[in-house]
Amino acid sequence: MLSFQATDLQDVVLVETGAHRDERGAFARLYCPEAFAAAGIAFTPSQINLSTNTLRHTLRGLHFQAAPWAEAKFVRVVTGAIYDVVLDLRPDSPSYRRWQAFELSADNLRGLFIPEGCAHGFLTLEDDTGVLYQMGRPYEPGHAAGIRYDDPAFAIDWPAAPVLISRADREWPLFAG
Ligand SMILES: Cc1cn([C@H]2C[C@H](O)[C@@H](COP(=O)(O)OP(=O)(O)O[C@H]3O[C@H](C)C(=O)[C@H](O)[C@H]3O)O2)c(=O)[nH]c1=O
Repeated sequence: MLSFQATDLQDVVLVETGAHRDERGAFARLYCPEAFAAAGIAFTPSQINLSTNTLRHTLRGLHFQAAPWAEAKFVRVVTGAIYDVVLDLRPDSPSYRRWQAFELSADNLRGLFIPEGCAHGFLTLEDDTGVLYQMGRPYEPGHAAGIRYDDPAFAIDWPAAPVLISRADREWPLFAG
């Protein structure tokens, strides 16, 4: 059911769900410890979150938790669609400072595994978009860090300007790494 595809970023993995589809709709497996272990990904969800977004072109992120509160996360869209961006902030990674974008949607049911040390953000592509997160560690308030979506250090190419973005996400300091 789950198939794993490497990306341009080290250890960031696209997960095709291989949903069973018929005239009623689809049935998809959203996580499987055996499949992750067989793919060499040490990841056990400890918290599951849902982000609902009313408007198209809502932007959330980019967020990460600095060590020792770094989080791995397995992200997928359950309604609507997003332009999902992962940015590698691991100085020892061959893809350090590189970003890559992925279209995740309720239609493709594609999942994205994001290891610790990467920043994550998305721009919704449809109204009423729901994003499901399976988190590798419990939330630690007060340790959120962020990268500004328009930081010139990374020149992330978004498909549209955000119509809705939190003040916190607008005001992250520019990257000084
Ligand atoms: C992340 C998180 C937040 N919260 C609380 C804290 C706030 O009171 C409220 C909203 O938090 P925030 O505005 O940080 O939500 P997002 O902007 O959607 O943050 C997420 O968006 C980007 C794209 C991500 O990849 C992260 O998983 C996550 O940081 O939920 C929790 O209780 N648990 C959590 O794990």
